[in-house]
Amino acid sequence: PSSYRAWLSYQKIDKQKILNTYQNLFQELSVAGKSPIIQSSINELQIGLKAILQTDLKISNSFSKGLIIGTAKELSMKGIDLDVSNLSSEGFLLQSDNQKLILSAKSDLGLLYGAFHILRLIQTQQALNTLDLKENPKIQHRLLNHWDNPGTVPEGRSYVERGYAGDSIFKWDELSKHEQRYIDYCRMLASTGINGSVMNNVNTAKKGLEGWKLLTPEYLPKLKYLAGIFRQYGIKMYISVNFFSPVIVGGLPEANPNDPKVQKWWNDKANEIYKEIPDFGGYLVKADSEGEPGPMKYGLTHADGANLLARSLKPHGGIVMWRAFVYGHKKSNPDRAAQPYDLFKPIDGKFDDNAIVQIKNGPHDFQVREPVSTLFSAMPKTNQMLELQITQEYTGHERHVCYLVPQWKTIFDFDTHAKGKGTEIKKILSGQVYKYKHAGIAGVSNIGDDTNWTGHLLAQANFYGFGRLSWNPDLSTEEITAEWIKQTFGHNKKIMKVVSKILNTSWRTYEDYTMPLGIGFMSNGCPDNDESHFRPDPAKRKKYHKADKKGLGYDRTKNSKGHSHYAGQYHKPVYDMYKNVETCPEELLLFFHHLPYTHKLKSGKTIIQHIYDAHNDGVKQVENYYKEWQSLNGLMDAERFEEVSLKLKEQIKYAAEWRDSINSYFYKLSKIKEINK
Ligand SMILES: CO[C@H]1[C@H](O)[C@@H](O)[C@H](O)O[C@@H]1C(=O)O
Repeated sequence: PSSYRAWLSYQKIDKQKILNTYQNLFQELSVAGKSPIIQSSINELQIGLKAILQTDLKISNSFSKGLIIGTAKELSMKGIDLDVSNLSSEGFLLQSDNQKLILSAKSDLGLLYGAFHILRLIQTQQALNTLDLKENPKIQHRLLNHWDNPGTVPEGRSYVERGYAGDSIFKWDELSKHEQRYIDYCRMLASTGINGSVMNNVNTAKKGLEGWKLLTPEYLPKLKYLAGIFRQYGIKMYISVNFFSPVIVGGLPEANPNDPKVQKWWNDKANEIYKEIPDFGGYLVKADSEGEPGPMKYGLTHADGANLLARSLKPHGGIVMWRAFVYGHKKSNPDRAAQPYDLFKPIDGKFDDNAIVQIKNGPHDFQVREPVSTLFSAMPKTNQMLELQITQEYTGHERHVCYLVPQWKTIFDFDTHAKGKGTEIKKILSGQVYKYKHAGIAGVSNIGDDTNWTGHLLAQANFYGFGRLSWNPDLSTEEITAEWIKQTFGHNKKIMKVVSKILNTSWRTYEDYTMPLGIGFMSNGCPDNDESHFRPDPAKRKKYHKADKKGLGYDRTKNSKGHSHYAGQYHKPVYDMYKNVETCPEELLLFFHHLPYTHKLKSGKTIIQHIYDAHNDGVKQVENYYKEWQSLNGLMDAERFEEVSLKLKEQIKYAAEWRDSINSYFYKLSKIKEINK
């Protein structure tokens, strides 16, 4: 079904004029060089062009017309000399005139990315006869992180933590049966530029989880099998490991990084893996966090822990990604938001050069709106990676439409002022600011074994958008949205208008009827199951929003003991901006300040009235989404139309529940009545 093919559905172009120009150009294909990745590129072009243009690409050897593909080295042997000096190892170039289109690169992988780019240009119906472009990915490591649990727990399922699109696609006991799905998975990743994937959940052992087993001999052949497919699409395989693996897998009495036997165990393990998977990427680790063990047990730091693993991977070219999602060390500060900085800043420069600290975008936990974590501008001597959440744990579980590309743009564009004005997160991640050996971006995957991959069809746009931004964080939301719609639904103007409006406003809408003004956590927590973080439960979240009879919000502006000094962790201009109520952006006001309900916002409304209005208007927006979606009936296949229609209908109900719960909660506390418009 088309929902499965997602943005790779390669729909036929029905405008004859456009079709003609493309058909002329794609009569034949000359390819220099041979490799599995080149083969994947040709396969993709053949599938795509056949479907879109209804022509078969004839393989030729002319190297003078039609589509011409090869690395610069190979093409120069065919007499085609190209300047590839500005290309990075994964970049590509496209040059064309009316007779030919040349795709070249320094590596085969660059050719694959270029092949997907050609298909994207055709699907968005751009002119191809005057191309002269060079593209390099701006970020080095571009990874998907799966929170998928290998094994069959609980209840015989290989479930995905915070996954809302079915169970894991990785069926470890019958991998080869699902080969086509893994190939399609790789195509989706490579088509947007993703070059790595962490196969399993960072929680590896709690409550019966079996992710730790990926390091046992039982799993090595399975990993090897999947790595063989990944390799054809330039995707490196990584796994999450448990810091206590020497004990739970290896049977040693301890996992102390200073014990030579422990180091030897990790070294041997790396040798064992690389013998089977020579291009294995490395490890991701959650340590001393939410029950996953770590080096603090031995009085050692996170750097000591990370370096133990980094040393074992180093001879093989592997990396370790060490998460900074660590909290609960209340001694430093009772405010959770402030804790990671206190723990990690002092060990800046202590990490080996093949270790990367992986930091969630905000100091809390993937809330609908958070300021950017202070750690990004605090560790100039430590490789860094940004972790985003594609799966909608706190943003509606793939049951609400909530397009996150606009949120991610605010993160990339955030100016830390770490080295003066213009030190945006995207520059730090692309290695332009500090001399990082490694830097990157990871997105917690939103895919599962549902036919449409992402549960909500429109959540495919989050998957797509993440990949595109990881390749180039300068792309605009509008560009990405338009690309996705055209490739997914075709070029119908009405579809274009309605879907882009829904997508581009949906984050703000969700924020309005759930947690506006940066208030954060308002959702239900325990019990920890598929439903948690989905519904409102403001009374249980007092320690975050601090609402009482008079006001609400968390004061994080005091740079003195006994208070949260979180805001003081930013560089001065940023600190000053957040510290003052007048200059603090209103969408983060209650994250940084505790204010009375009657405090006036720039609009002239009081905070309490703003909360009421935002919730009411947010629900109305969803009602509009539903109405507008109805106008698309008949313009796409019934399957996809109905699927989204149903989801939007349910969203109205859930949004109304949020509105009623939050508005009545604050009314009961404040006793201030809503003014009806
Ligand atoms: C994988 O565990 C997740 C957990 O499900 C999520 O609710 C929490 O907020 O974040 C954790 C983390 O990021 O480690």
